[in-house]
Amino acid sequence: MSRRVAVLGTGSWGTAFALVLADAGADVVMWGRRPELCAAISAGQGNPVYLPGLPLPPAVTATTDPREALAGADLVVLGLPSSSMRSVLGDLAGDLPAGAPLVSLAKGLERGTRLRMSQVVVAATRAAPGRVAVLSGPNLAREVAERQPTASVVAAPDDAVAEEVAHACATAAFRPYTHHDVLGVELGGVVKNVVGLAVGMAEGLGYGDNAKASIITRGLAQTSRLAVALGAEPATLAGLAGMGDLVATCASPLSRNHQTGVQLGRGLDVEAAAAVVRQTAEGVRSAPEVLALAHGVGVEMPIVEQVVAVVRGEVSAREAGRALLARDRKHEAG
Ligand SMILES: NC(=O)c1ccc[n+]([C@@H]2O[C@H](COP(=O)([O-])OP(=O)(O)OC[C@H]3O[C@@H](n4cnc5c(N)ncnc54)[C@H](O)[C@@H]3O)[C@@H](O)[C@H]2O)c1
Ligand SMILES: O=P(O)(O)OC[C@H](O)CO
Repeated sequence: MSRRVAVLGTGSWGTAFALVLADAGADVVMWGRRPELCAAISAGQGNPVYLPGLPLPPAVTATTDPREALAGADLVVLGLPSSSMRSVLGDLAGDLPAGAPLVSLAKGLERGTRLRMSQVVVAATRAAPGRVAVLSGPNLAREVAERQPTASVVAAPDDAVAEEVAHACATAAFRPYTHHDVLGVELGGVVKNVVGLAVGMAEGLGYGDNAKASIITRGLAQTSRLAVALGAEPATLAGLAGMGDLVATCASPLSRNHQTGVQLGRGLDVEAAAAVVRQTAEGVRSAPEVLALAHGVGVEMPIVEQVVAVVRGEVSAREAGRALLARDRKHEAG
């Protein structure tokens, strides 16, 4: 019998990942709020809002009734933005199928609490932490939905859960690795969005590849410092969920964080940039939370600091760039 998977959220990534799960042999029922979008998905028209022009396999259907999506699911995938994770799961906690692994796809921190999404999932559902997994890596939704070759990381405290989730999403085009360092994998995905904003700003200002490579490299060094100070393993940040995702986000025009940064670099404020991009760019909300986390453990993150200042409208992207260049010189490894 096929595995039954519920995917909460009918945005770009939930939809692309639903396609992967179906390609791996699952029957997938997505839950979304918009009736016309769910009807289009179930009628075999794909997701015309978030992934126009890309068909979905017939094994992917969608409903506006979350209980219908969750009933009998062997696996529950959370394709929601971080800002909605707690409220949605709080409402649905009693309807989650007992024992099914819960997999977060989100790359953000909760505002105020600074919790990672695996922690929010546990807090909102009271699920055993061993049942919660995260999936992260260089996974631009559109490329995944086009079945372009992609690798990813499934991290969970319980190796058997990580293996079960990886097995459920392994296809000829999608190659999931397993990991035990949940904190490192999640933080890599969170902070790369903020660095992606900075690289986008450099691009919007008309700066070249030297500037972008410098931000990527220093951004990774600062991300690793923070993650290790919080308990992650250094090697995790050199892997797919660290360097891999940073490179994809900073290089690709498909990244919404990158696109948002470009608009900020061109002089738009955050609201105007969001209106142009029109999809979740987690880095905008996460940046102040990442900075607060860093302050809490005494880690300097100058790139994140400047992104926060731009997002808050305190400095322009050009002034932020100047401030980074004007910092006291130092030893690279310091
Ligand atoms: N798009 C990608 O390429 C990609 C890849 C990897 C990870 N992610 C991460 O996945 C998460 C989701 O991103 P996305 O790209 O799918 O975002 P999106 O903006 O494309 O879609 C978000 C979806 O969540 C739904 N949603 C929001 N609040 C809701 C609520 N309260 N109740 C029900 N539904 C709600 C929206 O209606 C929409 O369908 C983010 O954390 C993002 O960083 C995205
Ligand atoms: O579009 P973004 O900026 O949310 O990035 C998408 C994925 O996280 C890339 O791995």
